[in-house]
Amino acid sequence: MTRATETTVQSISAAAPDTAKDPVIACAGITARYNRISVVHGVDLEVRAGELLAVLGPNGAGKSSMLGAIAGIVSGGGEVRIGGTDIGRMSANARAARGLSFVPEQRGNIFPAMSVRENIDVGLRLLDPGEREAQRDFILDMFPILKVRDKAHAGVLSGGEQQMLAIGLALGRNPAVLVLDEPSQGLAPAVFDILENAFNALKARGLALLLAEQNVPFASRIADRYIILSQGEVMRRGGKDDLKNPEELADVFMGGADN
Ligand SMILES: Nc1ncnc2c1ncn2[C@@H]1O[C@H](COP(=O)(O)OP(=O)(O)OP(=O)(O)O)[C@@H](O)[C@H]1O
Repeated sequence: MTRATETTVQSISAAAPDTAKDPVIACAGITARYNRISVVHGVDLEVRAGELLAVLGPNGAGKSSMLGAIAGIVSGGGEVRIGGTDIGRMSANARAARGLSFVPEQRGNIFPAMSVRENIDVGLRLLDPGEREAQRDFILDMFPILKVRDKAHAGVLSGGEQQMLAIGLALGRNPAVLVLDEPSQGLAPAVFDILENAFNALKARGLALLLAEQNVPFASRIADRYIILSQGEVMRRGGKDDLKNPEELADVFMGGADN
């Protein structure tokens, strides 16, 4: 990564949280496809600094594919603007260098044979050396268990610890936007509190958070706004008022509701 790019990432993520400002990430007409089969058909969304947008929807709705297309790991199209620049045709690495970090489903970004510390070092390696220790402290203050498990192989951690490490690794580059695919999947409810606190800390720092979630009650705790995907299209979008009633929201796309 060039020095200039590092500066861009830093200046975006250092912005004070102000949800009234322009979005940190603005996506328009996002599509995703596997070979010639199109599974996401033109989704618009935006997330401001200090805001969390949850992507809800049933199995197979296209949540993972859409996040993958935004991150550049699934084929697709559409605009992905970060800080005003369209990164939608860049490689996944170039998007990461522009401030977009992705935590895939099932913590797929961690290196199981490496220690916790080595994983975090991998995440930090592209950050300016002068900023690495402060970012490491930020990550370890958010997830103190990772300090305790410093020398353990990532592959032997519990699911919750692995999720914390996956987020810690993704934060290494001090991103402006964190995209997470079903972070609560398969985790014990006790870990939900830790994730909620972590997301609140990231929002307070001014990051924009975009995540897919199957667990609507958990999404309703952490999200400021939501979209519901169905068959690759947005079937509904809304905010805190709807999120106060997660059962009703889940009924919109589960159990055959005819919304
Ligand atoms: N690697 C792939 N190759 C071909 N088709 C795929 C692939 N991954 C997903 N699909 C298809 O794309 C569509 C959207 O799937 P996707 O996994 O994005 O949905 P999802 O909402 O994330 O569901 P889930 O919560 O079950 O992961 C589905 O029809 C799925 O079968």
